[in-house]
Amino acid sequence: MTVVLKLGGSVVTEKDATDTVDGPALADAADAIAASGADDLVLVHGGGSFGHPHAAAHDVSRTDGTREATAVREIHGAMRELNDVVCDALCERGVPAVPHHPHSAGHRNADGTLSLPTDTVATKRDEGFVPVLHGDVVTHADAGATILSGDELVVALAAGLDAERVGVCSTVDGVLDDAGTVIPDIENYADVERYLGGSDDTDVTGGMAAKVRALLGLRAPASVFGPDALGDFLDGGTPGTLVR
Ligand SMILES: Nc1ncnc2c1ncn2[C@@H]1O[C@H](COP(=O)(O)OP(=O)(O)OP(=O)(O)O)[C@@H](O)[C@H]1O
Ligand SMILES: C=C(C)CCOP(=O)(O)O
Repeated sequence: MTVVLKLGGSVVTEKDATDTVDGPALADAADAIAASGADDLVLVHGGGSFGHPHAAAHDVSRTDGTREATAVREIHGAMRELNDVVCDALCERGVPAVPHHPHSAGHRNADGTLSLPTDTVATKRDEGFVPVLHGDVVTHADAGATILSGDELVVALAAGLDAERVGVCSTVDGVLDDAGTVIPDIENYADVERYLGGSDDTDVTGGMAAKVRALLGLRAPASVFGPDALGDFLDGGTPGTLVR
């Protein structure tokens, strides 16, 4: 049973300090993943203070591209650095984490649709590895290179690997209404659109609104929850908000 799990960049980094890992939060997340003993896990992590400030500095978003190789290398390089730290934290705890870099694996077509073959990811999973992908900068036909969010990756992986369950761990306990209460279920974007905003920090990919919109397109149910609920999710629970 394949589980696709995204660790938000806002969880594993200090999102208001450029290129800074949140060591204790990453350690807690890696502990929870190691303790779960989950098989068939495919991980994704977001950009946090590694991806977003570099993307913003070069005015690159999911739709605005760059043709500057230095910009592409800077954004991708920051994400590789974060990916190394995440894989290290997992491997130190016995989780067989290996990198899978979307910049080299996928691209966008001219209309912005993502093309990301998942057979290599599936083979890594089938051979007992835990592939760790990340938000990245990818080549975009007629636009140079644009940002690919971890949330888009979650959707592509869940569909391509026919995942049974999807989890998105962010810093919030779920999708919140205007009273700050976790909305237990979302089935329709229009029902919750008025509550959804971007991110509190530099974020070129759209915060919670883009997350919910992307997850609603999935066959598998997706849970949005906070770091304290990671163990519960990995044990089969549905903490936070269930998007389906
Ligand atoms: N209705 C809402 N409920 C919960 N969070 C919301 C809502 N509207 C906006 N947000 C914002 O969305 C943020 C979560 O999205 P964000 O993209 O920052 O998280 P992430 O995926 O963990 O990080 P990253 O994009 O770096 O991977 C929250 O921290 C909050 O600031
Ligand atoms: C900004 C970059 C490079 C990645 C964005 O991924 P996200 O944090 O999942 O939206």
